[in-house]
Amino acid sequence: MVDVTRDIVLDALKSVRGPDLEGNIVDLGMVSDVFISDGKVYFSITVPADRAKELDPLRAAAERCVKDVPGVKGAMVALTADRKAGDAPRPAPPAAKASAGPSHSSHAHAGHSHAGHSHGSSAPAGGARQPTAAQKAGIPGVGAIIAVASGKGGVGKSTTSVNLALALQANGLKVGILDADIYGPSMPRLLGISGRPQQIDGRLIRPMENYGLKVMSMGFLVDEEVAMIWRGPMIQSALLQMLREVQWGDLDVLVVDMPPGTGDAQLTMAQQVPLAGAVIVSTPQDLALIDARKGLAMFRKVEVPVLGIVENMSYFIAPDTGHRYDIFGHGGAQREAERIGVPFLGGVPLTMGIRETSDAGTPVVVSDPEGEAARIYREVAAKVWEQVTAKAADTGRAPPRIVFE
Ligand SMILES: Nc1ncnc2c1ncn2[C@@H]1O[C@H](COP(=O)(O)OP(=O)(O)OP(=O)(O)O)[C@@H](O)[C@H]1O
Repeated sequence: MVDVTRDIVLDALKSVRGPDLEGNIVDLGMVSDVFISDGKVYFSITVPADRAKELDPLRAAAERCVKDVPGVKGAMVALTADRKAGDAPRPAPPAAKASAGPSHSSHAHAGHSHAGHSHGSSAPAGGARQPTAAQKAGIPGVGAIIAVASGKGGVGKSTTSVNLALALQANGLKVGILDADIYGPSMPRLLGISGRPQQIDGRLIRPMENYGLKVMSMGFLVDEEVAMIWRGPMIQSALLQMLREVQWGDLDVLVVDMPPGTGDAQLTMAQQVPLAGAVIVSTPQDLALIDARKGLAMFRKVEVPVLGIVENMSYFIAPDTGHRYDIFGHGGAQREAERIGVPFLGGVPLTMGIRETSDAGTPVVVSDPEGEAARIYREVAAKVWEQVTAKAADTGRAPPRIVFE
């Protein structure tokens, strides 16, 4: 097997003509740094913002060209607008960009060829509205996509995502989970999955599977050190690829474990994917609640319905006596939810069981399905699904097929 190097990739890319068929994209300085990990090649191509949409074939040509290089197992190419190769990451906070809509010039990613249908990032300039969920390209076979988000890290978002996914499944739905936390993927550990997903027909990726859940995570594809140096457009491209180039099959619901915060990944999801809604995870502490509000505001700005708030580590259950202690000022999230008018989806206690089963790759909903924690997660899941069904009815989209007894 030939070892692929940056020089080999750049040499191959010299055969790709620039826009208007002048020169080649390498000599024109349009190609970013090239990252190679395990035979997969990642880079972006800088194009004028106003031509991003029109130049998608250039992106596709570059991707094909690299895929044909011997030893290359895959290529992921993103278009970046208005930036020179090798520039520092964009300084502007992505959260601020949400209000400007997807059309501002310095941020016009053309997305991915399979993102198709070119909604969102390529919207016309001049205050264009966000596409509504119904207008955005869905994922074939996937009924509803739910984002699980938090304003800050460490509040138990991933623990909540995985148990929520398993609880939705326990309630009778077909469920997948996408770990979009590119900088700190946790699904491989939480679900005890290792190894790499296989490609089918050289194009679609077959998701990994455990406990009946279809699972995709950046952690299966890319070393963490590589992901750490990715810039916005590459993250977006990777996310879109994980959504659209994975053979999810028939799913009632895809749960997306978002990275913490209100950055690029959230915006991509919200802008390009028809999210049925977002679940916000918060702890009772005031600070986390303030951050949760930021998350709420972001989803509202991009017109993604907020399905509700889950209060995690809501109270403590003593392992010896089973007594409950409201040591964290329990109830903060519920009050906050009521105040801002979003549904309260439930409180999950802080228990050793939840922590230990997460660490062991056997989430509590599957390892102790009769236990109190599993019951609480199933209740949360039922409320989430109620909201999804209600929101779908509100927006006139086809209601999900399955109804709880
Ligand atoms: N209800 C709970 N009871 C006990 N431990 C919990 C609970 N929820 C989460 N934890 C533990 O808290 C830690 C952080 O949880 P988790 O990784 O899910 O948070 P996160 O918000 O996704 O964090 P990050 O932002 O780092 O991805 C983990 O060790 C997890 O096992």
